[in-house]
Amino acid sequence: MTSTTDSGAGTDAGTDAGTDADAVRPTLRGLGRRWRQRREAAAHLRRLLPYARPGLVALTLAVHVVAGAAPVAFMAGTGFALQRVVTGEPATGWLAVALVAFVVQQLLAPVQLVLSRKVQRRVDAACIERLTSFAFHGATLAGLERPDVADRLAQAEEAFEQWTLTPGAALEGALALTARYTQLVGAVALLAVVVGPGAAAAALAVALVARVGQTEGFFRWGRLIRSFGPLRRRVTYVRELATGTRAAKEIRTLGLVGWLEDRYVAENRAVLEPTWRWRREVYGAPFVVYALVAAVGSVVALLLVARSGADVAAVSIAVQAVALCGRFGVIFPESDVKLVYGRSAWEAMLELEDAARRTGAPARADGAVLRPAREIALRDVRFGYTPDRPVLDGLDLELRVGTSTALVGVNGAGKTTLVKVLTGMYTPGAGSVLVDGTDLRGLDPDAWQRTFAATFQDFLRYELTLRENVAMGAIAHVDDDEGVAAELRRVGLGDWLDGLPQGLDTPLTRAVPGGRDLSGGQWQRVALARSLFAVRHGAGVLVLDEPTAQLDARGEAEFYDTFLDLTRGVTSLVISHRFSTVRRADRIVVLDGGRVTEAGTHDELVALGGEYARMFEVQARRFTDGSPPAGPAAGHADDDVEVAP
Ligand SMILES: Nc1ncnc2c1ncn2[C@@H]1O[C@H](COP(=O)(O)OP(=O)(O)OP(=O)(O)O)[C@@H](O)[C@H]1O
Repeated sequence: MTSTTDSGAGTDAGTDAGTDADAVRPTLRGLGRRWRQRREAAAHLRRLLPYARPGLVALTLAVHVVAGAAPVAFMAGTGFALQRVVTGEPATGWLAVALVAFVVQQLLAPVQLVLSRKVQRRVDAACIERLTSFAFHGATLAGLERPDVADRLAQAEEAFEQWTLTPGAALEGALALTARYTQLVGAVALLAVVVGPGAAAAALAVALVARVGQTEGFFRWGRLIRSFGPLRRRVTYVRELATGTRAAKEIRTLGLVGWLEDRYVAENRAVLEPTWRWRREVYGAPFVVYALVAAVGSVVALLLVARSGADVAAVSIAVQAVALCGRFGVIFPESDVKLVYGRSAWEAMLELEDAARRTGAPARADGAVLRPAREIALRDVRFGYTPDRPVLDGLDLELRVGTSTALVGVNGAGKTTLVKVLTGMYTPGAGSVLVDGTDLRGLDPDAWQRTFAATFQDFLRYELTLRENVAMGAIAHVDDDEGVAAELRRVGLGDWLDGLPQGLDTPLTRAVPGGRDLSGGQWQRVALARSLFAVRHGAGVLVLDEPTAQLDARGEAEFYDTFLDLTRGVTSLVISHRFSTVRRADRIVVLDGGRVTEAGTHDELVALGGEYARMFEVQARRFTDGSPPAGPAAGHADDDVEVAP
């Protein structure tokens, strides 16, 4: 396989620098590397065999061998029968061989097809399960957020969407090569018998040289195409923006249609032009050269046949055998195309697993939840998405069990990042997260993540029923209709629920009859109800990241009127730019420069006269005189502080 490190595939594609340079211009040193890659590729394909199961693989191989031998037997049967007729000997035996070979050939063609499809289906079904299981259990959030991992995932998904280019197709294509090689061996053996070993060796050599040359060019082409993945996906993204309904409103309102059209043409050209160029260079030119090698080689072999003094029948066999060897001068559509593209998908899956594993895969757990008894503490935590840019830099924070903490800070201060570290989705580069004094590294990460009920800014809108949308917070309790309805009432959706003809069974999508789409604010309330439902069923810590960003002023006021009630006795962490939310928390912490710079109650922080007091004053002034703030605060353009205290 083309390994992550040495292929360059999957790096920034679309520029010469981003592609596999060795694939474009082969070097002598590269030959050894590509030989290794071929061996690795074969080893990776063998790993698919168990998915197809040994019995089916053995049967498919046997059928391919017989199907490959049948045309050779037909050639031999007809040729030797002709010889017998010419010499006046009985030809019945050879005619029978030809007849049986012909019938077998006709009968086996559909059997080959059926078995091949079966191999593909079995392998692909197993690979899809493997990919799904990996996405759910094998990958950490940190892994999935890495561009190289996301790219491999997209590539593997794309293959399964198109079905013809899957790992199953690659294995099926590889097995189908058996028929071709059986034919080659048979043809060479026939040549050796009817003409002599010289002609046989020449035909074999020509076939193998042409084969290696053709596949080399084609496989190099496959690697280049693969390195184009990210760029092709960007073209798809721009096309979907233009043709999809989701962005239609904004694109038309902003007058972006022309710009987007130009962008699509430019992005598409950036893919197509090098593709055409490299197709000519990497695949087209070798194709012509090796097709010529095969043609010239076949002519030479035929000349050897002509000079051998063989009789008419032997010449007839030899000509057919040479023609069969000559077919190795072109790409085999039933095998090579599937092998190149399908193998790419399989290798993307393997690389995906490998890359994500290096970020530390989460362990599978038994559904247990860790419940802190006293406090969760972050001690001198340092974390950055890249080593050179720390987002959290020596952060200390305690969350006392049963109390509410509000986190305040300007855009990009690292509030969401702190939640990711706190919930164990990311591991700090230095420092530690302590649960009642025990380092999180020694605890079950799955159980720890289940401790949290979280509503993130980009919460999910599941196209499922209202009941399922809420019960997702604790899916084992999906039958708790009373609990689901109670949480919907707590977030202010009681009257709306009562007015729904299908009640909790209402699908939250317009894509199905009777379904409803919700406003942004209604969706946010449903997401809040989901977190509250999780707390109702055992989650120990409630995290709300901008929980009211999409609520109208009344909705927000209602939410915060009941905030204390909603979170009473629950350990909660609320991130908000809105001080009406923040001031009600038991403790407020200000995040700045990657660390906590102020902590206390609202009154304490206002009295302190620091950053919190300044931000609070900005909001208060907006509320009282409606004018933009002046003075030093005006410099903080990122301070998204809008609602009055
Ligand atoms: N997945 C990621 N990969 C790389 N950088 C990231 C990622 N997520 C966030 N960042 C960067 O980390 C920094 C902190 O982002 P974070 O989302 O934690 O800020 P925040 O305080 O929650 O901001 P906001 O108030 O706008 O929601 C930002 O500079 C952001 O660009």
